[in-house]
Order: sequence, then C-alpha cells, then structure tokens
Amino acid sequence: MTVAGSALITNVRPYGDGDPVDVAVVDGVIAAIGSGLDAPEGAEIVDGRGGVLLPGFVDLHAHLREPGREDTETIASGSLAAARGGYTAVFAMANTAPVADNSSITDLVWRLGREIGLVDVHPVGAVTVGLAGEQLAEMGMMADGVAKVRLFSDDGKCVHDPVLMKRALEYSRGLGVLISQHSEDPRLTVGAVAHDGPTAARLGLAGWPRAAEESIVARDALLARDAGARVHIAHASTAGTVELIRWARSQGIDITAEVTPHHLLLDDSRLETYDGVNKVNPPLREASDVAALRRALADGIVDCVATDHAPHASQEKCCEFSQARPGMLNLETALSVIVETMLVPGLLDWRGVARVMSERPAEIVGLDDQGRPIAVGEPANLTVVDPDQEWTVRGDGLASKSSNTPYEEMTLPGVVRATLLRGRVTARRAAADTVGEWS
Ligand SMILES: NC(=O)N[C@@H](CC(=O)O)C(=O)O
Ligand SMILES: [Zn+2]
Ligand SMILES: [Zn+2]
Repeated sequence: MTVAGSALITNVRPYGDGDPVDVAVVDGVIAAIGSGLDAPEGAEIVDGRGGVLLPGFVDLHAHLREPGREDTETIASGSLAAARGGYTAVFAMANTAPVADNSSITDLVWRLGREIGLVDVHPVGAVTVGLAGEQLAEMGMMADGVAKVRLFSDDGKCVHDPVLMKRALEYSRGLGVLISQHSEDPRLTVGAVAHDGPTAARLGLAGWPRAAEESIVARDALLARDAGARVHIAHASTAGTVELIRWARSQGIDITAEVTPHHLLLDDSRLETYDGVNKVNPPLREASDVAALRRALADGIVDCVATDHAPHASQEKCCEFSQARPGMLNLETALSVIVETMLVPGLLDWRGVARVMSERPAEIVGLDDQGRPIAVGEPANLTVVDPDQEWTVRGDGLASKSSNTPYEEMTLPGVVRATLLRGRVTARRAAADTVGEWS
C-alpha cells in the first residue's frame, strides 16, 4: 500500500533555479525548504548532489498491459519503470484483455496500482464496449467506482463513428470527464505501416497519411465545440495537427494535446533498416513535423508530453516490418529525450520541463495532488534529476518486461536520480557517482 513517508532531500535546486537547498518532508508533505535542515524523524535521506528538483511527472498515456499481456508488462513492472523515469502518476490505457470498459476492470487496475505503491496508477476507461466502436461503455459507472475514472479513450483505435463520438463528448461533459482521442481515420490507414511520404514510397511501405490524423482532429474539435465539451488529442504527430489545434483554440474550443518523446526526437529516416522497433502509431513523421511539434510544445499549443509507453514481446517486434506490432517503450527514457530535444536546444528551461511533464498533465485530468508547486504544505511527489550526467540506453537494462526501445545504444543527457511518491522513495540510483544502477 502507498503510505506517506518522511524524507530529507539535500542539496537540490528546485526547478534548477538559484542556490541548492534542502527539502524536508514529513508524512508525505513538504514541511520545510532551506539550508542545513535537520532530518525529520524516520526520514529517508536523498543526496541531491546539486541536481534539479522537479514535481513528479504525470503521464496521461501508457500501456501497462495488465490484464492480459503480463508477458510484456505488468502493473508492477510498469510502475517500477515509471518510478525510475521520474513519474509519480501514470494513466494506464484501456486496450487490455479484457478491455477496461467496465468498473470491475478499472477498479482492479486501480487496486493493483495502490498495492504496488510505486506510482499512482489511474486506469483509463474505454469509450466504447470492447473498443469495438459500436456502443458506448458505462463511463458513469467507471467514474463512480473506487478508481474514479476521469480519462476515457479507445486508444489503439479511433472512436471513428462521428455520431458515437458526438454522444460520447456530450456524456463526458455531463460526467465531468475527459475523452482522449487516438486520431486515425481507419479508412485512410488500411494496411498502413509507415508515414505516407517519400521514405515509405522508396522503401515500399504502405503509407499512413497525415490527413488520417488531421481530419479526425478537425472533426473532433468541431464536435467538442458543439457539445460544449473538452477533448484531448493523444500523440499529436503532424505539423497540420498543430495548426488545427491553434485554430481551434482561437475559436475558444476546449482542446488539449499531448506529444510523445519519440515524435519529438525521431523521424521516418529511421525506417531505412526495416527494423520493427521503429514502427509506431501514429508513425514517425518527417523532420518538418518534428520541428513543428517541438515549437508547439515550447509555445504551449501542445500542452504536454505523454509517453505512449507501449511494450511488446520481442517476437512481435523482431519480425517483418509489416507484421511488427506498433509501439515503443518510453517511461524510463522520456525525461532524457525531453532534455535532449527541448532543454538542450533552449526551447524549454527546467520550469518549462516541469510544466509539460507534470503541471499541465495533472491540470488536464484534474489531479489535485500531482503537478503541484514545490512549496511548504504541498504533497511531496518529487523527482531529483542530475542534469549534467548522460547515460546509454540498453533495453535489457530497463525495468520494463519488454525491451522495444528505439533509443537502444543512444547516449542521452539527464539522469533521474530519485523519485518520491508522497515522501516515500520509489526509485533511487545506487551509488552517488554511477548511473545505470538502481538500489
Ligand atoms: N502507439 C502504438 O503504436 N501502440 C499502442 C496503441 C496506440 O497508442 O495507439 C499499443 O497499445 O501498442
Ligand atoms: Zn493511440
Ligand atoms: Zn497508446
């Protein structure tokens, strides 16, 4: 069970600003911030080594695969991956087997997450029964369960029928919940395995056009407008999606969006090797889309980073490209990819990283105990980052049960040194001066 803890984090710079301070935590709450603080009774000591202290990260989009595919990830392994990635809350997508389309599944996922206690696991409920896109799921029942489901998605599939999506948005408004749309017109992506552009044409891969995403983003913005509802765009991947969101906001439409680490770092030039590890939905796009997404995240047009952490078994990835399952690991590498793509080029500072990794996602789903300021009286959901260290990613060294990382053998900047959930240390690096090892 998740119990509150006491801790003393020494020698850290909140948001990377100013001189290092100590942060004392008593029973899960920040009790003091200053220099030379005494350790509270029973406190765990975390040596911050002059690193950056951030609010714990919040992921609106992860696939933890339990129930059903425990060979590829479990709530336990996914929770550990999340904690090591600096996360204190994760939303677990509904495309499990069975599908999380009723409160017995969503409450089970919630309870398992609480028992493991490494990260707050919030189940996402399905919008339609069995993700079949035909009949609305009992969203109200899931919202009323112990898990208090507040985010709904058929992710993996698009809620394609516009009448059904319209009704789902109307219900979501009444229930005070949010729908996250996997924007993909299925008629435009039949057989598609890669971004529809020059690279796919040259490699002989069937193309997934930008319009398959953008047409649904435009449609759903209009449906949300007319329903007076909010809508959230999962894994935005194109420059056109950014422009549509900008337009919708200018019309006063209540639309939010996330971008994945891989769409900020990688483009479709990766496909040359036909390695299934690079297959993902939506597909890796072109360098111009990557640039537009980075700018949009910096400007706030895209609100936040979400991992779309999607573990798959090696036999599902190491096969012919057209047969490989789409999806990539991300929980343990997200922070480093954001440092590489946003902080190093000067598009975001550490305050900005806190905004896109923690504050905005918590606000979007209305979590009142996450993404909070680092201040006395606030819950101690915190992450300590060493900004000056690098590490080399190796899939077999990750906590995830799968190893389908597209960053294999890449050296990335920024190392999570420790994560605290309500003042309890949920992950910490082993020795003060080594990376890659956890205690
Ligand atoms: N992103 C992916 O390529 N795959 C996801 C589903 C999804 O997010 O659409 C999965 O469940 O594996
Ligand atoms: Zn999706
Ligand atoms: Zn997903």
